[in-house]
Amino acid sequence: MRVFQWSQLSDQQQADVLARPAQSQSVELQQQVAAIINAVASEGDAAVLRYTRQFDCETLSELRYSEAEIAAQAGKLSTDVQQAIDTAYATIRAFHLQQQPQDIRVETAPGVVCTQRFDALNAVGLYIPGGTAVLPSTALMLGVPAQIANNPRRVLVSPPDKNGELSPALMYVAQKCGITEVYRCGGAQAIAALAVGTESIAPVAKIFGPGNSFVTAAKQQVAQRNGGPAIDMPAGPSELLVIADDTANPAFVAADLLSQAEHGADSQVILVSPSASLIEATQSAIEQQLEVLPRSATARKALEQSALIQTESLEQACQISQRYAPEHLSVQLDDAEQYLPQLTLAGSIFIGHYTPESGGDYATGTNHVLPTYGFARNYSSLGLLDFYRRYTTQTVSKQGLAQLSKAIITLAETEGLRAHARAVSIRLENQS
Ligand SMILES: NC(=O)c1ccc[n+]([C@@H]2O[C@H](COP(=O)([O-])OP(=O)(O)OC[C@H]3O[C@@H](n4cnc5c(N)ncnc54)[C@H](O)[C@@H]3O)[C@@H](O)[C@H]2O)c1
Ligand SMILES: N[C@H](CO)Cc1c[nH]c[nH+]1
Ligand SMILES: [Zn+2]
Repeated sequence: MRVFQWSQLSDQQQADVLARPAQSQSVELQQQVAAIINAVASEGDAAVLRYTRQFDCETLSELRYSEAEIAAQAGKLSTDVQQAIDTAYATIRAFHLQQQPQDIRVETAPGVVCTQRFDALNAVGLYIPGGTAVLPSTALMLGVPAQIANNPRRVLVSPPDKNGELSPALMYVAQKCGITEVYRCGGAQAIAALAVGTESIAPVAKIFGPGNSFVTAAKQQVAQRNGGPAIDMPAGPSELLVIADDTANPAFVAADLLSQAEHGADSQVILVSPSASLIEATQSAIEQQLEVLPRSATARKALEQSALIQTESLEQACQISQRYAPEHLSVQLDDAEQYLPQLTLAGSIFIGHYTPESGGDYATGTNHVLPTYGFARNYSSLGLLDFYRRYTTQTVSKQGLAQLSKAIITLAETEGLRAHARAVSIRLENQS
């Protein structure tokens, strides 16, 4: 892994060190995804099946998973894994239950009452990645809030394995979260089906979930279509930035960096520390731990585009983190709390020596669907509110209108919109 002395780098070198691995925004990829979306829009299920046979399961004949098939798959799950899922479900549910939105009612002026109300989206599409690893934990992160929001249609899509099946763990989660429809399809074709609808998949209002570059590009393209669905956020390859000092345990830091590096060759992990000895010890701990890691080849590729950065101070380390805006930020300092006011730009923050990032991936209760690629600067981490839409009402009495009329009419005339002003004055003229 490359080691850098931050203060000795030029502006351009600093920017290069913090650059994400090339994001697949290539024209070719965008065109390929557009072609898949158009094919699904014009041919429906036939196109979804064709692409799913091409990429995932050559013999697939049916997209929908029936209730009986879901139950049969879920029934194959070992008790150990069931119990682990039950534990994670409980913590994620506990954290998301407290996020329930509250309607508000405010009398903004005498006789003028405004309310803000929340309405659960009527149909949500939950994309669960399945290309390089099957991720039932992501199904919990999307299924639990959808269940709490009580969205009437909760539609799960995921690429099937070579035999056309979805994993027992995924189907157990689907049952637990009361998923209402399950389809065996992934990639851009699944996103297109959720967006435009096919014979067997009715369109949804919003599409959630992380995925590879085909999935991310498809989400962005369908959201731009006329009448297209909303999407949650750009959630791409995993990232972790660790801030640590001499109080940190290098073996813990190395394990955390590797936990995100093993996700994919396009993952990125960064250690920022004022301590040269911690950086050196972490580097050798990474090498040691890689030797016994089954996914070491993938992790090694991710480490090639990752960095160990030595800073002059912890304050400088915090500034680098704010500039990078990581998906996950781990703060391994004895007095971590003291630095939190300076550390606001991250999808989720892991505080202290005993808070591994993988804890949040599975079972602390926070949501692991988080903005990557620096989008933590302007996007929020996923939460219960994302499963609702918000709208307002206002009720104005005759007296209330009389009191507000001068402001409304003057503003309407200032904007040259006479009909707006008239809609107020006509009511006051006819009053007596
Ligand atoms: N940010 C987060 O919150 C978060 C959470 C979990 C996972 N992730 C990320 O999600 C990603 C999952 O990616 P994945 O590939 O494992 O699964 P995936 O389900 O996103 O993609 C698999 C699908 O890609 C399509 N595909 C593959 N090759 C293609 C090609 N040449 N042309 C067209 N389509 C093709 C196929 O349809 C296949 O079904 C990883 O990068 C992982 O790090 C992010
Ligand atoms: N770290 C991933 C989000 O970037 C989520 C995940 C799922 N399983 C394990 N980890
Ligand atoms: Zn992870």
